[in-house]
Amino acid sequence: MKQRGSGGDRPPSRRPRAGEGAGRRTELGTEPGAASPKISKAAANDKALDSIIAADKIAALKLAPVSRETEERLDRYIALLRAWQAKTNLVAPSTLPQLWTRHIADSLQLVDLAPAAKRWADLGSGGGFPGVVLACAMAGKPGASVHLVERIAKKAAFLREAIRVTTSPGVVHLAEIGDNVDRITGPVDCVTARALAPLHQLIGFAEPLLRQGAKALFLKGQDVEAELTEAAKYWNIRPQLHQSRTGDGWIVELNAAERRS
Ligand SMILES: C[S@@+](CC[C@H](N)C(=O)[O-])C[C@H]1O[C@@H](n2cnc3c(N)ncnc32)[C@H](O)[C@@H]1O
Repeated sequence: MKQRGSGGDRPPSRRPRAGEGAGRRTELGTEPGAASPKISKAAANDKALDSIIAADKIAALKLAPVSRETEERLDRYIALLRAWQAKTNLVAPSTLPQLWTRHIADSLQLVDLAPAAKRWADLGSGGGFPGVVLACAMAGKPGASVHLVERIAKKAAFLREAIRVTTSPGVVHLAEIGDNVDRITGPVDCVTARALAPLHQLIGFAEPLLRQGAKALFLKGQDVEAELTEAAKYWNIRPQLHQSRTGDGWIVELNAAERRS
């Protein structure tokens, strides 16, 4: 299993926030303390986004309530994600105002579908959904672990930093899923994926873990019926469908999958 060592990963510098940057143009003639119109506009935009995200957080935590400790971890994760997002595309920029409902609550809803699960594997974690969120939710549970598999080095570096700042039980694998998944050491209770691949491919990725007793929870969109029809051509499966709490999507639950001969 490939793992990169820690160290050397630095978050990209973020844009100035409200109040920052004032007077920075002094050398160029701006009065100390006076922000340039450009900086003021950026600061105002950041402040407006802060308010929208704060309101969205309240809505998200109604959909998927968490403990005070988990909320604090998630706050740290969101702050880090917003800092890195300026240089690395971790989520679609259009979804930034709905970071909490669209990404955090979407991820958290999986916990209720596998309440006893402590050992998770998230495939194609990208910016950390659902993997980092699950790791935050699992922190403090004895024996908990969340494996995050991601093949892009920059995203894996972000995931490692997110696990560090949230002090959550995540293990980041900079790897191809196909090379890595059957090398995850120790049993896995639940394997997850969101926005990674069509269902029939996801089942192929997850099958080694399903065979060892894991449950699969895949976050899918509205076209889930078509994906299930396609998957049934390759796999004997008995899927359970759960309607998403956070939008029009579905969660596909599988407890076994057998390749059709
Ligand atoms: C569209 S993003 C989704 C990220 C995240 N799960 C989410 O929902 O926000 C898919 C991620 O999976 C990663 N990925 C795709 N195929 C992969 C593979 N075969 N092995 C490892 N990572 C993969 C990509 O690099 C990308 O970061």
